[in-house]
Amino acid sequence: MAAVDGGEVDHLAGERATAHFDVDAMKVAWAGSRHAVEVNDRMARLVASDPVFRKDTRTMLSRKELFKDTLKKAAHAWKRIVELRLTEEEANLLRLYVDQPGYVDLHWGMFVPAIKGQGTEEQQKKWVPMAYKFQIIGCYAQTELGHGSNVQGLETTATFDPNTDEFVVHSPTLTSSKWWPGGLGKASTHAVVYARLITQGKDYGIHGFIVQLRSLDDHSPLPGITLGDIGGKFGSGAYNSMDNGVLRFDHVRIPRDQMLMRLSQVTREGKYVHSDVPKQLLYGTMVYVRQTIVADASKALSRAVCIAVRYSAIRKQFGSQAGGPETQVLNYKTQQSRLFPLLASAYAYRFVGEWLKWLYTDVMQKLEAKDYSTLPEAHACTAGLKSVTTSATADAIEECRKLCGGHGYLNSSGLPELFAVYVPACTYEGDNVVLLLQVARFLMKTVSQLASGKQPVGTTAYMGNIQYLMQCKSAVNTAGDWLNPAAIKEVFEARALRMAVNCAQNISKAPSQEEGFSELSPDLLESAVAHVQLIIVTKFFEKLQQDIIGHGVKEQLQNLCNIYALFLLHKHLGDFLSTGCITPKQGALANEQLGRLYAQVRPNAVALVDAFDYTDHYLSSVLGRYDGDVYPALYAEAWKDPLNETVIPDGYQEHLRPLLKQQLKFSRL
Ligand SMILES: CC/C=C\C/C=C\C/C=C\C/C=C\C/C=C\C/C=C\C=C\C(=O)SCCNC(=O)CCNC(=O)[C@H](O)C(C)(C)COP(=O)(O)OP(=O)(O)OC[C@H]1O[C@@H](n2cnc3c(N)ncnc32)[C@H](O)[C@@H]1OP(=O)(O)O
Ligand SMILES: Cc1cc2nc3c(=O)[nH]c(=O)nc-3n(C[C@H](O)[C@H](O)[C@H](O)COP(=O)(O)OP(=O)(O)OC[C@H]3O[C@@H](n4cnc5c(N)ncnc54)[C@H](O)[C@@H]3O)c2cc1C
Repeated sequence: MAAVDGGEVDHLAGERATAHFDVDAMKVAWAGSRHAVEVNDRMARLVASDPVFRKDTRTMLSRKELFKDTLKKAAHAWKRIVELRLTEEEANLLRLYVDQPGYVDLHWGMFVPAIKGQGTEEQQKKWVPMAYKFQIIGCYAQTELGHGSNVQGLETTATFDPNTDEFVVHSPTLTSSKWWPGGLGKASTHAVVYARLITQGKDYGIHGFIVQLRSLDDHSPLPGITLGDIGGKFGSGAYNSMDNGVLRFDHVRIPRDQMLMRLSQVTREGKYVHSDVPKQLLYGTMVYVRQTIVADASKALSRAVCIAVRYSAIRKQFGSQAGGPETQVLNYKTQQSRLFPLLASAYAYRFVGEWLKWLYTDVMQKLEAKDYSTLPEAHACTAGLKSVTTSATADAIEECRKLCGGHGYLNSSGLPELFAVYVPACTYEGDNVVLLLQVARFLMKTVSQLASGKQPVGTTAYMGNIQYLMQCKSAVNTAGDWLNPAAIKEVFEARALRMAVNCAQNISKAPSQEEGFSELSPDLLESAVAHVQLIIVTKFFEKLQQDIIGHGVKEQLQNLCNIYALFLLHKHLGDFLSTGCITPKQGALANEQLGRLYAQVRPNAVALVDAFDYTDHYLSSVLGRYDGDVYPALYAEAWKDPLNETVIPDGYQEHLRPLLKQQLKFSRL
C-alpha cells in the first residue's frame, strides 16, 4: 500500500516506474516484519486522519499556544489509546506519529523505566500501575544547572533522618537546581530525582528517589518546592512544545521507601547496604534510552532524506541549451554524491538500531541471571552508537536542507523544524564527545588486555586478530574488488585496531595513564569513531546474510551497504592512508566504485524512500509530498502565514506610512 494522503496526480510516477525492486518487500525489510509494516501503517493513518493531530500551523503558534496544543494532543492520544484498547506496541507508535515532543515522552521513556530498573518489586507494584493509568505524571530529574555530564558531581542532597524515617531532599546551591528535565516545568506531578545520599554522616554518592512535586488536587507545587520552565529553545515549534524545567528543593521530606532500593538500601536505622551488583546499574535508564535514540536516528534521517530525494526528483535546473526541459537536480552527480550516502546511512542506522535492541535485550536477560560480564560492552555500544548516529543525523538533516535549495529554508519544507528538534540529540542522554571518550576508555582497556592474552569478545573480537590486522595490506586491485565484503571489513578492522593501538602506545609514553588519556583525547575520539563505524558496517553486512525476500530487495540493500562503507572510506581517507591500511591508488578505486554505485541507485532512489512508508502527515513537508505536487502546495502554504491575513500589515499606520509620507529634510538630498 502506498503512503498517500496527498493529491490525485502522481508527479513521481515516472520515478516509481524505474525501480528495479519490489517496494512492498523493501517496506518489510525496513520495518523488520510484515506485522511491523501493517501496525506502523495503521497507526500512522489513524493519526493522519484525526484533525486534533494536525501540525501544519505548529511553527506559527506562540510558546503558550504550542504548549497547550501539546497537552491537548497528549490527552487526545491517551483517550484514543484507551478507547481503541491499543496494545503497548500500537500506543508507542501512535505517540511517535503524533510527532510532537511532550511530557509523555519522559513519562514513558524515562520515569517508568527508571522505576522498573531501579525500584524493588514492592516499589514497582506501588508506582508503576499509577504511572500506567496516568494517575501520576513523572519525569527524570538528573541534570543540574552546574552539572550534567559529570553525574558524580551532582549536588542535590537526600539526607536520611532516622527520627522520622524520612529523607530530606535539598538544593544547597544555585548550581544544584535541577535544570533541563523534560516535563518538569509544567506537567509532571512526580520525578525520579538523582541526589547524593547522606546517612549516618557519610556521603554515599548519587542515588535515585521518587519525589512528589505537585498536588494531585490542584497541580500547585508542594511546600518547599520551586518549579518552572527554563525558557524558549532553538527554532520555531520544534522542542519548544516540551516544558524543560527548573526545580529547587528547600528541605523537602519524603518517606524512606521512596528511595529506589533495588541496587542499594538504607535500613530503618539508617545503615547503608549495597547489594552485590555493579554500581553502574544506576545508569541503566540512560543505557536504555541511548539504545532507543539510535533507532530514532534512522527515523529522523530517513524523514529528511525522503524529503530531499522526492524534491530533487521534482526540482529542475539548467540543462537544455535548446529550450528543452531542464535537468532534474537528482541527476546531477554532485547531488547524488551528497544525498545517496545519507540514504544509505538511514538504512545502515535502521539495521544497527535493530541489532542494538537485540543486544540490549540480551544484556538485560543476562543481568537478570546475575551475569554482569556484558555490561561494559553494552555501555560502549549504546554510548558509541548514540554518539555517531546522532551527530551524523544532525549534520545530514542540515545537508538535506541545503540539497533542497532555497525552499528547504522555509518552515513548510519541514526541514528547519526537524533540524531544530533533532540537534539536541547530540547533547541529551550524554554529550556526544563525553560518550565517545567512554568508548575510547573501553577500547584502551581492551587493547591493554590483549598483551595478557585475554581474548576480546563481542564487537571487539576483531582485536584478537592483532597479528594479522596490524600488518595486512589490502589486496584490492580494481574498483570492482571493493564490492567484496571481506575486502571492506578487513580495512575497517585494520583501521580501527591500528588507531586504537597507536593511541594506547602514545598514552603509555605519558607520565601517567590519566595525563596520556587527556593529552591524546582528540585522537581517542577518532579512534572511537572508527570502532563504531566498523560496528555499523559489520551489522549491515550481517543483515545481508539474513533471509531477505522480495524481487531485487537484497541487491538494493547490497548497493546501499557498499555505498555506506565506501563513502566512509572516502570521507576518512586520511585514517586509512595514515595507518597504511590502503594505498592512495586503492582509495581512488573506492571512489570510482562509489560513482558506479550512485548510478545504480539513481533509478531506484524515489522507491527506496517510499519504502520508509511515511504518510504526508508524518513528513509534514510540502517538498516531500508523496505525489510530488510541490509548487501548488508551496504557493498555497505561503498564504496561510499570519502575515498574509491582511493585505496591509499591522504597523503600516504607525511606522510605514509616516516614513513614506515624510517631508525631505536633508539639504543634500
Ligand atoms: C517537532 C517534531 C519533529 C520531529 C521529531 C523528530 C524526531 C524526534 C527525535 C528525537 C526525540 C526522541 C527522543 C527524545 C529522547 C530523549 C530526550 C529527552 C530526555 C533527555 C534526558 C537526559 O538527557 S537525562 C540525563 C542524561 N545524562 C547523561 O547522559 C550524563 C552523561 N554522563 C554519564 O553517563 C556519566 O557521568 C559518565 C559515563 C560520563 C561518567 O560516569 P562516572 O561514573 O563518572 O564514570 P567513569 O569513572 O567514567 O566510569 C566508571 C565506570 O563505569 C562505567 N560506566 C559509565 N557509565 C556506564 C553505564 N551507563 N553503564 C555501564 N557502565 C558504565 C565506565 O565505563 C567505567 O568503567 P571502568 O571499567 O572503566 O571502571
Ligand atoms: C533538549 C534537552 C533535553 C534534556 N532533557 C533532560 C531530562 O529530561 N533530564 C535530565 O536530567 N537532563 C536532561 N537534559 C540535560 C542533558 O542530559 C545534558 O545537557 C547533557 O547530558 C550534557 O551535559 P551538560 O549540559 O552538562 O554539558 P557539558 O558537560 O557542560 O558540556 C559542555 C562542553 O564540554 C565538553 N565536555 C564536558 N566534559 C568533557 C570531558 N570530560 N572531556 C572533554 N570535553 C568535555 C562537552 O563536549 C561540551 O562541548 C536535556 C538536555 C537537552 C538539551
